[in-house]
Amino acid sequence: MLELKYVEKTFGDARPILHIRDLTIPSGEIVGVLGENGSGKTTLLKAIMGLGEVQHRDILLNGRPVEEQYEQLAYITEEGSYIPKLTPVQYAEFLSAFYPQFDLAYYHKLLKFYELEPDKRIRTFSRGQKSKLEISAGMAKGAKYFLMDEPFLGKDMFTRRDFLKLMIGNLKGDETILIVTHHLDEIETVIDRALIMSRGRVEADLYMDDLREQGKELAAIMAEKAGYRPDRYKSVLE
Ligand SMILES: Nc1ncnc2c1ncn2[C@@H]1O[C@H](COP(=O)(O)OP(=O)(O)OP(=O)(O)O)[C@@H](O)[C@H]1O
Repeated sequence: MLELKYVEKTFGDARPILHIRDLTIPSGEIVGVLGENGSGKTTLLKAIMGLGEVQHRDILLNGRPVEEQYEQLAYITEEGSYIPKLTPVQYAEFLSAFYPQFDLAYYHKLLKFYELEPDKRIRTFSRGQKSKLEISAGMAKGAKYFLMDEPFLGKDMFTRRDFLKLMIGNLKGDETILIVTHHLDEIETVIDRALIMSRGRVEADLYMDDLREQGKELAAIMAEKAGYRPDRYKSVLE
């Protein structure tokens, strides 16, 4: 269970870019972290990972401070958490030292599947290849908690579909996943719960089963929460 008791990040005197109180994610949940550009999704994942300065940060993982157990977390980000000067093989050596449960065989299976050369420097990979490497490493960490920031960004349609199937197919059921994405259509059927962020706060916390029962669509709720008007672009044309 992941418990965000109080997390707040501010720049200067401005309004906090992240303000979360008492958000609990039980083990085994797949949670979509959604919201407009700049609403705080990446900041939220980074705050959980302890990346960057955060003024208030009280986060528990299974009842203990998260900072004592980062090896339980796999952070998969479009920015890349790999070390560019290493080759995939060297990077795996590095990861094995930090993640005792790192699954080398599965990592190599994924490298092969994604046709990534194991002995080529990561920095020479294309953007898509780097992001496939990021996914391979993240999924092989044997972590129970996955924080994924835009794992679909820059990937072609088939790669996105493969990734989702691989991710789901590899789950044992007790993994907890927070996935930041703008691809609603692709994750709608996969997530259990949706957190809709707005201006650094959780504006709506919804269970997909409830939505389906009520015959509501996630996209419509997001538009409502964001106050989106389909004709708003017209002000630019005037
Ligand atoms: N160094 C900074 N100084 C001031 N504000 C910042 C800084 N870095 C980020 N922000 C602000 O924090 C807010 C949240 O940013 P964040 O990257 O978490 O948004 P996001 O929801 O992930 O957006 P997107 O969907 O565009 O990726 C934004 O409004 C951004 O302008």
